[in-house]
Amino acid sequence: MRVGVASDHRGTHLREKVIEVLHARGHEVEDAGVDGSESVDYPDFAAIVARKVSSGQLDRGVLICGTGIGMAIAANKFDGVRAAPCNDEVTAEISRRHNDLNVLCLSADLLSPRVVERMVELWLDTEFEGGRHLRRIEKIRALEAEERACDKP
Ligand SMILES: O=C(CO)[C@H](O)[C@H](O)[C@H](O)COP(=O)(O)O
Repeated sequence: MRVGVASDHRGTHLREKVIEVLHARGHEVEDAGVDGSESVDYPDFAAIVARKVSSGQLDRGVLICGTGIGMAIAANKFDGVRAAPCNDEVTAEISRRHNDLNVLCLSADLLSPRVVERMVELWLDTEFEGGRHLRRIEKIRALEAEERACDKP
């Protein structure tokens, strides 16, 4: 898969770990930064990855900030992006099975690299179950389309 990865200043170290895990599993990684520890604004980095997931240039994204929350809020502004902060192996797995999560958001402040490694592996390997969950995702897509239509003059 083509996976985009980005973080703010709080997530630089964990992003390196995530990239290592992705490479080890043979995925193509597009690293959108940020490098270093100078304070930056997470929406700028969420947008780089989420825009490409939305357009299909990337299959998935991983975004890292202090909590994962800000990255998820920003990424979900893009059509077709389903982003959420996951905090453990269970949420990482269910986010795939039930929500077809295409952008995994992680907390650099709260998660250890060891747990993140396992979470990323589960999130990569777990298939979407479809069925009733697909019906719900289609409703989310319909909401996006309705909102787009409302925006038009
Ligand atoms: O968006 C966040 C909170 O949901 C992230 O944790 C950010 O990384 C955090 O807000 C950045 O805060 P800082 O004090 O500017 O480092």
